[in-house]
Amino acid sequence: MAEELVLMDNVSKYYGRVRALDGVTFRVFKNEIVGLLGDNGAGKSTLIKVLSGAVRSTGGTISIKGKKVDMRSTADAIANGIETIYQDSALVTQLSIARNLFLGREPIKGPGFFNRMDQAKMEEVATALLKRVGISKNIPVTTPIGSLSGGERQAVAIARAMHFHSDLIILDEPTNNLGVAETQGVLRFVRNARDTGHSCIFIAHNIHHVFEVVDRIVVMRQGKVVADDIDPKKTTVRHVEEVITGMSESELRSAVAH
Ligand SMILES: Nc1ncnc2c1ncn2[C@@H]1O[C@H](COP(=O)(O)OP(=O)(O)OP(=O)(O)O)[C@@H](O)[C@H]1O
Repeated sequence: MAEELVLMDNVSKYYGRVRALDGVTFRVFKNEIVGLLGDNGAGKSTLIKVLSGAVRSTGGTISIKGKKVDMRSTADAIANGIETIYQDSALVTQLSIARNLFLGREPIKGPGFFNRMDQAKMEEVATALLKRVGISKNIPVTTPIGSLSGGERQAVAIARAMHFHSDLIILDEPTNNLGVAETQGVLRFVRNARDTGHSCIFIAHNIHHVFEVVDRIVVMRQGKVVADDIDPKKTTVRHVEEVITGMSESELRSAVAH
């Protein structure tokens, strides 16, 4: 039996009178990529925000590696090995790749009165990390993030999570607005992260991208988990669309026709 990394148990969240999460139980095991799917407003972002400490739940519990954790802030989540990569990746575009990798956690050169960031060390580690995450081109780590493509920026963010030993990397729409080659790159980075011992939650509106990379699919509808053990190797995109919408194939076809 795989080791349980995250257990969100009976979690609910109200925004005023809107019930965004309704008794959700959600698990992530060690070394797996979970695809989180659902229509607009299904509750995916809210679930991820609760897990990453950005939003407080109204009820329920979160356990990490079997221990109950009170996620009061994103700092709590990071301290518990959870790193969230949002679409814009929270990278500073004018700073170099190396600086972005260490943002807020820079190695210091010392001892001495003038503690300075250890630039050489950052560049050395950054170069090794880019190789590890699978950026194939030879991009110098002194390059400003602003001149990288969207896919490469995702890679830098994933590399940062890997370096700081996050157990869980949450990727919210990482392939949004990316071209075909770039998307393939991001999917490769995600697989690399899994293969080096990290778990991932992958949220994407494009079901095909999810199918290509995840080990298990969880589907949410109207604040509830309606399926939590779909094996993409044993099902079809059409079936998952039916689960997401709650419509049969013929209903889906007539909805598209109208
Ligand atoms: N800050 C907020 N205040 C009030 N209601 C909110 C807030 N955030 C989300 N909601 C509501 O909670 C429900 C779940 O929204 P959520 O953003 O979690 O869904 P989602 O599955 O991530 O959707 P999408 O795919 O469109 O991002 C929706 O009804 C939404 O309108």
